[in-house]
Amino acid sequence: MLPTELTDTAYQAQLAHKKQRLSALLAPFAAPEIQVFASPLQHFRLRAEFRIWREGDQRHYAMFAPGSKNDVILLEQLPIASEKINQLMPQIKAAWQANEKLSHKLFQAEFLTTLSGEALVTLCYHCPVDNDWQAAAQPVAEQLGISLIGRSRGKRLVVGQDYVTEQLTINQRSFSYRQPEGSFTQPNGVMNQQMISWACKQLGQHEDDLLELYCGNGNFTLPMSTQVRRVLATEISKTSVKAAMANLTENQIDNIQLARLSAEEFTQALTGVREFRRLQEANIELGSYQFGTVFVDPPRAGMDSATCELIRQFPRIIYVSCNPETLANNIEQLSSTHRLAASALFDQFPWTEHIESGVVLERR
Ligand SMILES: C[S@@+](CC[C@H](N)C(=O)[O-])C[C@H]1O[C@@H](n2cnc3c(N)ncnc32)[C@H](O)[C@@H]1O
Repeated sequence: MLPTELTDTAYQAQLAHKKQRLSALLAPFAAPEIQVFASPLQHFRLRAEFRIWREGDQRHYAMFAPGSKNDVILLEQLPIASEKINQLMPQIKAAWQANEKLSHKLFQAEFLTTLSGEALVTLCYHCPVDNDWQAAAQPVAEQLGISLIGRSRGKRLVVGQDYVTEQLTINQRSFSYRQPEGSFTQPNGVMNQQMISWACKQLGQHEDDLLELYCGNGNFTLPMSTQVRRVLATEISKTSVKAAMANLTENQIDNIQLARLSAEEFTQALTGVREFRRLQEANIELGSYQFGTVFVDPPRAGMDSATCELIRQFPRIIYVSCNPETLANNIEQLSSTHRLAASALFDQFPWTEHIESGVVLERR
């Protein structure tokens, strides 16, 4: 639940508490001082998802109170969401109020926006979306200058594009990122830029190669590739790999190879347990790489034990994590061979207890 007042005092107190928690988790590994990156207090979330709640003949944006499936909070605005989302909320509501085709059986609205000002809204229905829906959505999308997607079970209609394009400047160079609907993107754009810059700084300039696991749409991959000879990046999601491929072309970067492999599969490939046709199809010769650093940004579950053993072979590990508990477990596994050389807290999720962090591990 959001505090009633998003004041700087309340924010600083929560951030200090997060730093304490992270320090306690990293204390067994003789952690150096944690570098803290604070977030804007409001309008930091580039994506937001709302239930649509019906009262009488009116539909409203709604969220469930934390931990409850019945306690509904109706909303007109969401101060933590981007200015663009707050601007669009009443406009989209007005559109469904004006047209039965857009409101009938509507149960969810998902907003995806960028720092560069683009927006995509997905409306989810309990009845099939059809040509009439598309005809109703078209003028709304055109008038608002956004893409609109209608989703129902097994069906998706797109008005405009099924992605937004983010523009980020990292170390004075601008990168453009295709961010597809429904796939992973870092929610806090300002913090994302800080995280990428931090990872690039920790990486430094190298003549050897970088391995990246869990690369998503290439969020870190593109800027980091400018500091090494070559990058091999892997990711499990087909949609994200496709977006990453498009991002390589769009940014004219030619020293990255991408493979759609889970971290577990890649571990099997690199340790010679199993061969994968997907590597051959992408012309990837694992033996041609001279890896110096590995960069990982796994989901909340952290890295599986076999992947941890694989990355143990690297002299330098840069690890970004959205779950400090699984991060600590993974560091514990690696601590017999690696020491903690740097740590950072990125406040991606203000007003929640969630902690995003980064560490550098160096071979002892
Ligand atoms: C926290 S996100 C980070 C993505 C990317 N680094 C970014 O900044 O946008 C974790 C990513 O891991 C991918 N993923 C989840 N499980 C995986 C697995 N077992 N192997 C490889 N990738 C996985 C997800 O699809 C997601 O893109």
